[in-house]
Amino acid sequence: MSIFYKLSWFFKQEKKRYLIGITFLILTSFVNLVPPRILGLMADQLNRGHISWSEYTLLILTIVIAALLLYSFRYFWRKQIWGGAAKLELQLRSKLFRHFMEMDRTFYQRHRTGDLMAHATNDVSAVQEVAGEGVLTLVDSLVMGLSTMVAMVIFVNWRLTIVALLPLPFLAVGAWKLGDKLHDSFDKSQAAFSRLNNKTQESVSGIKVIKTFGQGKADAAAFNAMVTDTIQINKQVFKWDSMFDPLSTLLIGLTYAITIIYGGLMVVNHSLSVGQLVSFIAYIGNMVWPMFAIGYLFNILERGSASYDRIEKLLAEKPEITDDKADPNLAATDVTGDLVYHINSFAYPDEPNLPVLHHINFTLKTGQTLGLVGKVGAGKTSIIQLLLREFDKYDGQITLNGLDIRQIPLELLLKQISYVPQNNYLFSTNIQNNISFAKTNAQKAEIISAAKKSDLHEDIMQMPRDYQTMVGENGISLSGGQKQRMSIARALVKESQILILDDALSAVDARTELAILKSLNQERKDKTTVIATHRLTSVMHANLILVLKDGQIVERGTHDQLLAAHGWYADMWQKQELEEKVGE
Ligand SMILES: Nc1ncnc2c1ncn2[C@@H]1O[C@H](COP(=O)(O)OP(=O)(O)OP(=O)(O)O)[C@@H](O)[C@H]1O
Repeated sequence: MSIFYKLSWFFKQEKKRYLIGITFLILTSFVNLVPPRILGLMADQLNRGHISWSEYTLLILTIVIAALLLYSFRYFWRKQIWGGAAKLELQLRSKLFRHFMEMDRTFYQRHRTGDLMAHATNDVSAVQEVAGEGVLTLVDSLVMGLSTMVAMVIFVNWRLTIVALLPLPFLAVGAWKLGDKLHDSFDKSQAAFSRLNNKTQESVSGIKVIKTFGQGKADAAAFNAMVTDTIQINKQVFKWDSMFDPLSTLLIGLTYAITIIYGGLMVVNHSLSVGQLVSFIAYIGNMVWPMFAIGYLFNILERGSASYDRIEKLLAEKPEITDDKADPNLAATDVTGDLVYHINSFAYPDEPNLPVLHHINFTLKTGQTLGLVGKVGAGKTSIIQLLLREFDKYDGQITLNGLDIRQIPLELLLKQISYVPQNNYLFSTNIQNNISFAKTNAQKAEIISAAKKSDLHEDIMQMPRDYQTMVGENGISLSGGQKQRMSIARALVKESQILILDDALSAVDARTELAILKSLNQERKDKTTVIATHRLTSVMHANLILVLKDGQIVERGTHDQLLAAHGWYADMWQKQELEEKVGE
């Protein structure tokens, strides 16, 4: 029952709706008492051997009116109570979605996507059931059960009531216990089904890799094994389900048998009329559902409560990156200016004793270009992630126009930056929408211009529906180079102060890369650009190039200065130049 207390905020908010719904539910239970009583009165008339047509018509009329009332009362309680449950579902779902949007990287490192999906679907449904089915079963089992019992005692006989209803509490216990098992196995079946879904999704998304590695047959075999496993788990659901039906038939049958034997004897002894026995048998029909309901109620409430706790726990998690220290009065113009790094050391939260950046100090004036180069794992992306405020805890500070970036509201900061990673995410919509993702009101001309600057326009015009061509899930229908260029076009449409290309042109050839960088140079003369790359030609025109090794700056300067220094950069330049010549 604690779940009703936990959800009291919602019931208070929807007080009127639930009051109306419960009132109609109670009225339905009372009207439900009428037909059995009428049937009994009719049977008594028939038993007397003569029928008074006026009385008979009145009885039929009463049944018709009761049926009409039941129809409208049911409509009203369903509308109110199911409507309430749907509203709760909507509120919880949007709350969770908003929360997912607010949370940062560390949250997504802690939780797997599949689990988050399960919270947003199964757990929300279980809580929704409390506000719908839970309220219905609680009111029904109490009001309908008790009122039917009272009617049995008043209109029929209290002894028969006690004796006949003896098996029904076992029905309640059976519904509770077996229902528990059924729910457990149902949960397992759901989990197996979602594993199957994940597998299907992963295989379809990774179809290129699967095919090129000749793993098609092996993958199909793995899928078949999962299907067999899922069927086994589902068999368990059917097992509990098929045990439940015979049990309820047995207990209900027993109740009817007792009624007919004991009630029949009472009719023979004239302590009960035939009509009363008929009414009683009809009342038993009214009692079966409330008994089931009590059993169900425990399951619904238990599951709902556990699910609600899980949702609350998730919602209670706070993002580590907050605007606590931020000045809400800052505007875009306040944060346009020089970018200065003074990082003494930075370690990722899951490896706090292993700093990955040491003594990163540099200044980048507005309009300048920074090149970050170095071996794999040298720390290029880590430097960029700090500017994007994916991590806030480090020794030192990064300033933009003299302001510590932690003082700048995150939304304002990110509006100033366009980040293009090596593998950007493309949505399964058309090219136009993907490019204008960060500026949904962008004009077609802006989109085309961004595509031209990214050397993508010609490719798009070759496609079946040019800018309206659908790109498939995560751009499956595009080549790696097309995806990267589309990400750059998306970043250009945003027109932000700082553009970051993090290995963002690795899948295009050197000539195309140079063409793109040249047009970026012209376009972004007064704006800051950061380029992290393995291909040194990409940064040769940068105002400052930092060579990183094990998280430290080991060389710094312009292209010419670094060549003159004869260090790693000069060596690498020669190697890459040679490779290019050999390639040609
Ligand atoms: N989320 C993380 N948690 C813990 N360590 C990480 C995390 N991301 C990166 N690292 C580690 O930090 C170091 C620097 O990685 P980083 O991605 O910054 O290198 P990089 O120079 O960008 O490499 P690449 O050229 O492959 O992109 C590496 O040792 C890497 O293993």
